Amino acid sequence: MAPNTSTNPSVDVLPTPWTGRFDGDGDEHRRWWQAVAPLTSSAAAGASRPAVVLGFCSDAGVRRNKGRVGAAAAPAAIRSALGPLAFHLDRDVFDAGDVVVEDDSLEEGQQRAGRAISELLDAGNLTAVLGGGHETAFASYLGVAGSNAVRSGKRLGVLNLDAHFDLRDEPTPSSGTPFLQMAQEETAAGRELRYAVVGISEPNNTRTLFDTADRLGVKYLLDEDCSAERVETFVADFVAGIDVLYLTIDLDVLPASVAPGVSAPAAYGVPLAVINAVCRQVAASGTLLHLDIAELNPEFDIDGRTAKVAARLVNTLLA
Ligand SMILES: N=CN[C@@H](CCC(=O)O)C(=O)O
Ligand SMILES: [Mn+2]
Ligand SMILES: [Mn+2]
Repeated sequence: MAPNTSTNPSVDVLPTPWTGRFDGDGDEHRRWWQAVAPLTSSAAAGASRPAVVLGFCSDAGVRRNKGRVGAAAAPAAIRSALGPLAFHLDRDVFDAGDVVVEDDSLEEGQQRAGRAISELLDAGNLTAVLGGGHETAFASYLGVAGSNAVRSGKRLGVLNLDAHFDLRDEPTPSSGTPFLQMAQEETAAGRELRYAVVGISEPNNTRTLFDTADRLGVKYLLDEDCSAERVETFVADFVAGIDVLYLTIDLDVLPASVAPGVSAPAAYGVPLAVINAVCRQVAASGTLLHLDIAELNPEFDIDGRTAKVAARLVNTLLA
C-alpha cells in the first residue's frame, strides 16, 4: 500500500514526537512512541492497511451541553499513555496532528476534521480520531459519509459504546446531539441511519431520548444487560447488516472506577473486559472503516487511569 505523505490543510497542529521508555532500537524493544511516524514522513507502509491517528481538540460540545469541560486536552493525554506501550501491531501507524476547535467554532472545526478524515480514508488508511467531547462523533460522521466508500453505496453502520444516546433535539449542536444530527443528514441523503448503542444507562436517558431512539429504529443494549455473551451477539447481528463500520467509544460507558476522567462518570458502567472484547470483535470483523474515542477529560482523571484505558482500547482496535 502507498505511504501516506500528504500534509492535510485542515489540520492546525502538526504532529510532535511521541515519548516513552527506551529499551533499545531493535524491533524486539519497540514501543508505540518508536513506531508512530508523523504523517509527513515518507516511511514505507507494510502489508496491512496503515492507521492514522488524528486529534480533535474540542471543549465546545461539552460546554454547550452543560458538562465538565477539559476534553480538548485529551488527544495529548492519550498519545502520552499510548507512547510507552509495547508495539505488537502488524501495521504502520502515522500521526496526522490535531484539528483544534478554538472557543466556540465547533461547526467549522467539525467540517475541517471531516474533510481531513475523508481524505485519509480515501488514501486507504484506517482512521482513529482522538476526541474531544462526543461532538467528535459528528466530525467523524462527516468524514465517513464523505468518503468514497460510503459515497459509492456501501452500507454504513454506526456503533456507539456509551451510557447515553446523544440524540438530543436542540437548536445548537453539542456533545449531546451528534447522532440525531447524523440521522438528519442520512434522511437528507435518502438513507436511514443504522445506529446501535451498547451500554445505555436507563436512569441517565429521559423518556424523550428513548422515544427518539425508538422512532429512529436505534438498536441498543442497556448497561445492566451487557453480559459478554449478549454483547457479542448484539454486535455480530449489527455488523452482519452493514458493509462498513464507524465505531465510536464514549469513555463514560465504563464504570467510574475505571474511567473517572470524563464529564459524566458512570455509576454502573459496562466492564472493561466487555468493552475490550467488543473492540477485538470489531477489529476482527473486517468492516472497521473508522473509529474514535471521546469524552476523556484529563482534568478529572486519577493517576492517568482513564487515559490508560483509552490507550489500551486504541491498541486493541488497531491490532
Ligand atoms: N455526551 C454526553 N452526553 C450526555 C451527558 C449527560 C450528562 O452530562 O449527565 C447527554 O447529553 O445525555
Ligand atoms: Mn456518554
Ligand atoms: Mn456520548
